[in-house]
Amino acid sequence: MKTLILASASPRRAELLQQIGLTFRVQPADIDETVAEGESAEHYVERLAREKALRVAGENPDAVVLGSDTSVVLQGEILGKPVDAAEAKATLVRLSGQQHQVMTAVALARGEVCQSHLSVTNVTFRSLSEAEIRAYVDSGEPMDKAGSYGIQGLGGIFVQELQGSYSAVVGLPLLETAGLLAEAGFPVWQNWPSCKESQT
Ligand SMILES: Cc1cn([C@H]2C[C@H](O)[C@@H](COP(=O)(O)OP(=O)(O)OP(=O)(O)O)O2)c(=O)[nH]c1=O
Repeated sequence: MKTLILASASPRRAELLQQIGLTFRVQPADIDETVAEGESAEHYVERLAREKALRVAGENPDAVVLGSDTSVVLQGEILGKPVDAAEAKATLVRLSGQQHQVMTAVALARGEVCQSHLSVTNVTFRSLSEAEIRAYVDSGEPMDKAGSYGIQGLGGIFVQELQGSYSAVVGLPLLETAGLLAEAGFPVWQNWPSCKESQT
């Protein structure tokens, strides 16, 4: 396979790509993440994923570049990563007992050609007590995560129901990621070790 580059600083996305057997290089994309005037959450998330992939693809014309973005959306409002503990606490108070959407887009770019997919997952939180919100914020886990929680970590105990893709909530929809790679001529399974190899 051609060189695959993950245009992301997210350790979760790197772990998810490793999980499906891919080998890749990491080159985070430095882009402006400001929401445009009147922009919908769906448009914002997919635009950012595409901009991240295209930025790094522009610097690596021979590589296949994967970019992604995750936002938590509550009643249409985009909740990104918290700037401080107070914002994390306020976000968790708002998510308590509510359903929200986790929108994750994945984009695959080669040169100036880019294909993308938006995944929307409904997540419902049970009611959270003030004490557990405080303890969760004190753990530090919310700080680098959209919506101030990590479903794959301590925050997993807040989730009452999930409709959609678990991996997309963590940071990358694996089914669609593999689909985009296959469409681009790189079936993920081609990288899997055979039984013979893995036994040696
Ligand atoms: C909702 C949720 C988000 N997250 C994380 C995934 C992403 O790392 C982060 C969303 O922020 P992003 O801006 O999508 O990603 P990032 O800043 O970590 O990395 P980059 O922009 O370089 O790709 O939130 C979880 O780990 N678990 C969760 O349950």
